Amino acid sequence: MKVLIVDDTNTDRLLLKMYLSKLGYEVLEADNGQSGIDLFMSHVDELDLILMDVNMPGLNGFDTVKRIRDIQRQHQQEWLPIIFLSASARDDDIEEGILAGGDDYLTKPISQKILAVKMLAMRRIADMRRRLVDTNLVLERLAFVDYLTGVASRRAFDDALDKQMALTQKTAVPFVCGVFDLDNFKRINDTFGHDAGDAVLVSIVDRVKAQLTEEDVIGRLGGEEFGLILTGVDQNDAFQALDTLRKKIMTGLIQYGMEEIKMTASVGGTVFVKGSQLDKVALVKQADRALYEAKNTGRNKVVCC
Ligand SMILES: Nc1nc2c(ncn2[C@@H]2O[C@H](COP(=O)(O)OP(=O)(O)OP(=O)(O)O)[C@@H](O)[C@H]2O)c(=O)[nH]1
Repeated sequence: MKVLIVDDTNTDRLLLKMYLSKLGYEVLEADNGQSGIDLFMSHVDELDLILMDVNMPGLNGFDTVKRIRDIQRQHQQEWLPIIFLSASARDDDIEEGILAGGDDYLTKPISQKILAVKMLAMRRIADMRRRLVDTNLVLERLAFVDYLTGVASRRAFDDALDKQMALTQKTAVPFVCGVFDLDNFKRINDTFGHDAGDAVLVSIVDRVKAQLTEEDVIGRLGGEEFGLILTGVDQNDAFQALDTLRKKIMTGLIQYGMEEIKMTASVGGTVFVKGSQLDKVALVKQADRALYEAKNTGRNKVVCC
């Protein structure tokens, strides 16, 4: 557990450091509010707690903490516990400290015993906070990555589309918004089982991914329908680019255990160019319309509009 002490009084700071080091904590020190903010910013990912003196020349403890909380809000950082240290702990001081963004108040001179138990309580908060950060990372991954195929989720694909549309409006580099849907996929599940269906989805995604550039995006829009962003492709090349992917999908059998499965896909696409008035929803709808035309006019084909 790493603790930042901000205190202008050398003896107080050194004493605190000695206590905390004895208890096994790593300590960073600042002797004024601004240095405290600087150290907070450069060590934000490692810090578990800040101990902040209230009475300091220049930026006092309350104002320092207000600035730290502002920075945390701006950068959407997780909560970091802060304890104020002061010789005066009147009700009004405590109120002001908590309103400034502090979590607790310790009176100077600090009792080693009280410090030890407060640190224990803060360690519990720090552990909880770390678990929260880890859980948020997992949730974020679940929200942005499709669990089966590992490609962008629908939400992440939508975000990528937003970014790509903005980039095209800025740079005039066009892109193709494509949608493909596997043909008669239900039959795969019905004939070989759901696991086989899953394996086919993974295998098809691998085939498509192998053809994409670093800037291109594939996302799972739902079931056996996928979205594509093919960057730098204009109206003249859109059909060809999508048809190459269609051919890759249908070429060769997919091995599942003893079974060999053939798969085809229908593909719809539309080109987004600088100046286009289409919003994201309308763009995907247009590609979807082309996809349904491909489905309704025989499947295993590309339709561009
Ligand atoms: N194995 C597996 N099947 C899925 C998954 N998501 C959706 N499906 C199945 O995909 C099938 C889609 O069936 P339909 O919508 O009738 O489409 P289709 O059979 O591909 O027919 P067309 O699209 O008209 O060519 C359904 O049986 C869904 O249960 C998945 O993650 N894994």
